[in-house]
Amino acid sequence: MTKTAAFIGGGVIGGGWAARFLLMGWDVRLFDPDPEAERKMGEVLANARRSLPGLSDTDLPAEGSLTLCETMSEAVDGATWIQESVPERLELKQKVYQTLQEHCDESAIIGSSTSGFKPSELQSTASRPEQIIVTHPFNPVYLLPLVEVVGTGANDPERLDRASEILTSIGMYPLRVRAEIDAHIADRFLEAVWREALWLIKDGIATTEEIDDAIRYGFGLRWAQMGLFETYRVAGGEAGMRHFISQFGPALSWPWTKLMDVPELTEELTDMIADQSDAQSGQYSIRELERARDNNLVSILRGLKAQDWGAGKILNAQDKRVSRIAETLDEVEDVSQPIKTIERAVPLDWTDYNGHMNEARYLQAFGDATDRFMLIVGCDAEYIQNGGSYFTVETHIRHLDEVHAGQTIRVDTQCIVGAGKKMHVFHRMWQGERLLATGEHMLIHVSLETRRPSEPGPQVAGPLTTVAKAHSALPLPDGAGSSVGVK
Ligand SMILES: NC(=O)C1=CN([C@@H]2O[C@H](COP(=O)(O)OP(=O)(O)OC[C@H]3O[C@@H](n4cnc5c(N)ncnc54)[C@H](O)[C@@H]3O)[C@@H](O)[C@H]2O)C=CC1
Ligand SMILES: C[N+](C)(C)CC(=O)CC(=O)[O-]
Repeated sequence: MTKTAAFIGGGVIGGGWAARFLLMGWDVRLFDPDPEAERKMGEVLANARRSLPGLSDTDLPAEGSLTLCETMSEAVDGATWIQESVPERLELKQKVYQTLQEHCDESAIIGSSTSGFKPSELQSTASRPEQIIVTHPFNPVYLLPLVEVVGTGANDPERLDRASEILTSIGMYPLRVRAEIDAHIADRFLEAVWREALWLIKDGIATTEEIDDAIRYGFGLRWAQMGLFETYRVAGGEAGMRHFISQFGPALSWPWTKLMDVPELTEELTDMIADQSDAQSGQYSIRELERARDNNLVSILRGLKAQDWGAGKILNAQDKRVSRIAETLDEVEDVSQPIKTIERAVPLDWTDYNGHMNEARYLQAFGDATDRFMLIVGCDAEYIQNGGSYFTVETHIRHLDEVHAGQTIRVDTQCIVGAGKKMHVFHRMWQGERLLATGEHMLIHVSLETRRPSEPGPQVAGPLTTVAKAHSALPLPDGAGSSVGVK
């Protein structure tokens, strides 16, 4: 069943939310009185389309529909999820809830993107306070999984649970904040860092660029994967956290920090910061910076996925939830036909200076397809743990057409030989009906103990023979057995 979400305010954050819901298969309605709203939404969506689908190692649901609405009532009518992302002004947000609650379903969840207001402040003038919660995301919403979920005693816990379930289903990580406070958890932290950075600039100690370098070349990289406390635990050496606190704790009361005071944001200070920022990054447009940021985030997140760590673990769990590719022979719809072993979007980090998928990634995709084929015939993690596996001994790839970041590729796999130690497979890679590449691979079953060829166990030999027999009725694929040469 198609689900509908409404977005009130489609700026930096509302646009990012709308893009994420849309790419996760929801029908999206957007209300924003800005005459430029459609253009801005289109640009955010273009960025999201090139970066988000490729984060997943499996195909996402079909994209939902996007409707730009003339009125708030049209947007929220029948919506299950309503996300408010209007500017950070309490009276404006309260007025928006009053209007939208006249038109929305009582069961709908109304989430606010507010960075700083407490949910009780948002609820205080509402006709149904129990509907309103804080769902505070991070920019870019279509890539970063964190969303802080904050409620009050007025909210039924069931509504907060439902909100968390919906956010999880669109690949986010709902962090339930135990009690409402101004600026929730993450922004309390970010504001402290920001205040200290403003002092460093005002006092002429560092420029905007030097501050950014201090973060991105050092501790920012650590934070992205271990946060603060796990990082400091490691920094305490073998004696861990207790040692870290006793060694570095006293420094907190040394006169290092100005965290309690805020420098006055005078014209002069604002000009100084804006000028330094122009000198640092003025050669790029905001959209160029967004694309650089997205490229970097995708690379970092995919690195974390490979380690199944931090945000990468969240993404892997999401892939498992949404994957529609068979894992066992029983799940294969029709064994008499080549078996679908990959369906995914091309990630940003698979493309190269020619603006298309790099040749090495064709092998990666075919390698992933072979791994999935092995899983389907029973060569799973447990089988490998017990010492049996396959090694690839020969590969022939034909690159027939190009494909770009964000486009969906599909690989189907035909088993040419599956007998004894031999597994000879032929992969075809498609984009829709367009054949992009073929990969022919010979694999030999091995004992991981001796590292020598060995006969597969019955739990693999049985399913492999079934597939090989079923596929023996298929014609030999065009290009199979060919070698590199002039036509
Ligand atoms: N920009 C950021 O880094 C983050 C912002 N937030 C929060 O998200 C909310 C929105 O912030 P941004 O997207 O940055 O602001 P923005 O200025 O980019 O977007 C706000 C949008 O709301 C629209 N708008 C104004 N009045 C409206 C109304 N009555 N009905 C519908 N739309 C209306 C504006 O036309 C504009 O497009 C704020 O509460 C902010 O605290 C949360 C996380 C990060
Ligand atoms: C600057 N900000 C307070 C609006 C930032 C956030 O709320 C979260 C983010 O994306 O950094």
